[in-house]
Amino acid sequence: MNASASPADVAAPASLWPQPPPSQLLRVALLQLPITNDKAQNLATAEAAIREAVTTGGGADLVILPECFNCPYGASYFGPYAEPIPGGPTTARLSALARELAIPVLVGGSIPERTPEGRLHNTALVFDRTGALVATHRKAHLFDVDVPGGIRFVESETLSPGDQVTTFPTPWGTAGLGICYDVRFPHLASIMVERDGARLLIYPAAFNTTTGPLHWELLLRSRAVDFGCWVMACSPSRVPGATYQAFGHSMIVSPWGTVVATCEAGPSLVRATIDMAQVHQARQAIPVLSQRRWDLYTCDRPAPADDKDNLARQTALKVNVRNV
Ligand SMILES: O=C(O)CCC(=O)C(=O)O
Repeated sequence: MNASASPADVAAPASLWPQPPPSQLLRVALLQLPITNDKAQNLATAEAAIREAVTTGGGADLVILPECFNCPYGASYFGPYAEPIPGGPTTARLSALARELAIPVLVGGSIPERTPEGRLHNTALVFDRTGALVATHRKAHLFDVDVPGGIRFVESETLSPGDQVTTFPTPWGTAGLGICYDVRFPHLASIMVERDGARLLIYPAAFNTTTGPLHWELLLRSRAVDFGCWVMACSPSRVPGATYQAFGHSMIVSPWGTVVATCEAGPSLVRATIDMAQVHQARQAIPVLSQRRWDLYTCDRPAPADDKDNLARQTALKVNVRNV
């Protein structure tokens, strides 16, 4: 299993998790928060919502924040809001909260990260009940799109892509972690599930009012059905007048592809108690994962000759997929 935090940064995770509860029931809370230009305000909003999620309404075992929850989503903000991970104030604050509230799994959405070399990444953070940072994921597929009459966004103008597939153990089984645009790439989910054994896929995300209505639910339900997984995606809420209009509609989807909890675009706490046994049931009933025809599938589509990085990435992916 890979978590992209370096071994020195991350506690040995498996020994920290308690045994899975026999019921396999998992209480999930998605915190769809309004993000402002004020980082301190964003952190305070997140802290209040985390406290509410775990201390009211029956509590929560898995709490998920949105993509870029401490920073407005926009290329011009990433640099000024970026912090080291670990070592920055957001990591410290989330770690302290996870420890104080003994949250089994806190997915601290994503934040802009500045590396010691000065690179910027869009990075998700995961903490356990002791406050240990047990995984990080640097967004692997950057959101570079140009939809005529819709949205143009070029994350790669400021951000560098991560180069890891990220999965981590939880008391309810292995989780896969991607960020927003990563959800469009089923090969990434395939490796999380078929190489690393993921049973739930988690995506802090911030779709927009162009692609959200078209593709948000479709993609989340597709990943759930493709891989017989629980899928959870947490968005910021829509803030009137903000430069980036988030789609909202944070969502929990079952391994059968049904939407078990969602909301509209405003600030929301989306909760569900989910049964991890449904993963096994769905995979037994519709066993696509064991009916793969790897003998038919190849990833030999050539990359453009001048794009050596892309070619190297595709080759690595091919090796991983074929080793399943
Ligand atoms: O894939 C999309 O349509 C939206 C992606 C996005 O907003 C993001 O990656 O932050």
